[in-house]
Amino acid sequence: MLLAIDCGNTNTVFSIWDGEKFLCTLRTSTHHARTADAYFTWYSTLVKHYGIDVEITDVIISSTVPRVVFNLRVFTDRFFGCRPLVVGKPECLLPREPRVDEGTIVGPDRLVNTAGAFDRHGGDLIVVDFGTATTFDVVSKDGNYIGGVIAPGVNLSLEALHMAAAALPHVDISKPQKVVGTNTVACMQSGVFWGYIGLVKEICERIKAEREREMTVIGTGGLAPLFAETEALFDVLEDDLTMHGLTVIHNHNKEG
Ligand SMILES: Nc1ncnc2c1ncn2[C@@H]1O[C@H](COP(=O)(O)OP(=O)(O)O)[C@@H](O)[C@H]1O
Ligand SMILES: CC(C)(COP(=O)(O)O)[C@@H](O)C(=O)NCCC(=O)O
Ligand SMILES: [K+]
Repeated sequence: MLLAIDCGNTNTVFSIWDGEKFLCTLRTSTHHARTADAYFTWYSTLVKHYGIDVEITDVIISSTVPRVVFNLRVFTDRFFGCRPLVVGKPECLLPREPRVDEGTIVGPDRLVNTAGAFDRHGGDLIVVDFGTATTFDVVSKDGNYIGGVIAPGVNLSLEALHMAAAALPHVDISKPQKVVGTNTVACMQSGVFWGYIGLVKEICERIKAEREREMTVIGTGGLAPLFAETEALFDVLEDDLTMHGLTVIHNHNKEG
């Protein structure tokens, strides 16, 4: 049984894949100082809670935070007796190589999204992933990652306003009723919410114009549905794209 681990800058997600479906998805905040024993205590408590009794034989990790990989390797070795595949390391083969400037280290999450999206939808794609940062991953006709866009994340943008301006409070994102806010919180939500709608639309239009072709736009990440319910920003919404990509890369390495 495969344990797929997706470590973002904010959250770390574990999912167990039985070859056909994910049996469970567990989420914790990302901390580089979390030890192998702490991962196991958290993991074993939750799988027991969900009544899952499986033997993990394989582990694949994608981490945008390099420092957490060491403890995850120890966790995998100590408790499952296996060596994890780590996306971005030379020994982890990708279905298709990224085509970027020499020396560029592409975020593993973007490589994984590319593999997952190409497997499901074929080529000429834009994957918009709402994480700590909002990333646009451009996938060629043949399934290569060929570059993209990195924008400040939704929550990061709101947090930046709060951190930099003495009179601006901490605010959570939500859809404002109107564009013109009549209080501070409404003004901040309007700036980020409507600003983001514009940002996603404009960037996708410009990518399509630059590439001179139609492209399928896929929205993923926790906040994608909030934007999708207001405007038709995406052709497809997928909540498990990164996890799916991890299973695709794992299969590719098993077969290869
Ligand atoms: N369903 C949701 N509703 C509101 N905020 C969310 C939701 N899902 C994620 N977030 C927030 O979005 C930000 C990015 O989270 P996440 O997608 O886990 O990022 P990463 O993959 O970079 O760790 C975080 O601030 C998180 O709290
Ligand atoms: C852009 C990112 C910070 C996004 O990370 P996330 O929001 O998933 O935590 C990550 O993909 C990253 O560190 N990328 C390295 C630079 C690049 O992809 O070009
Ligand atoms: K992201």
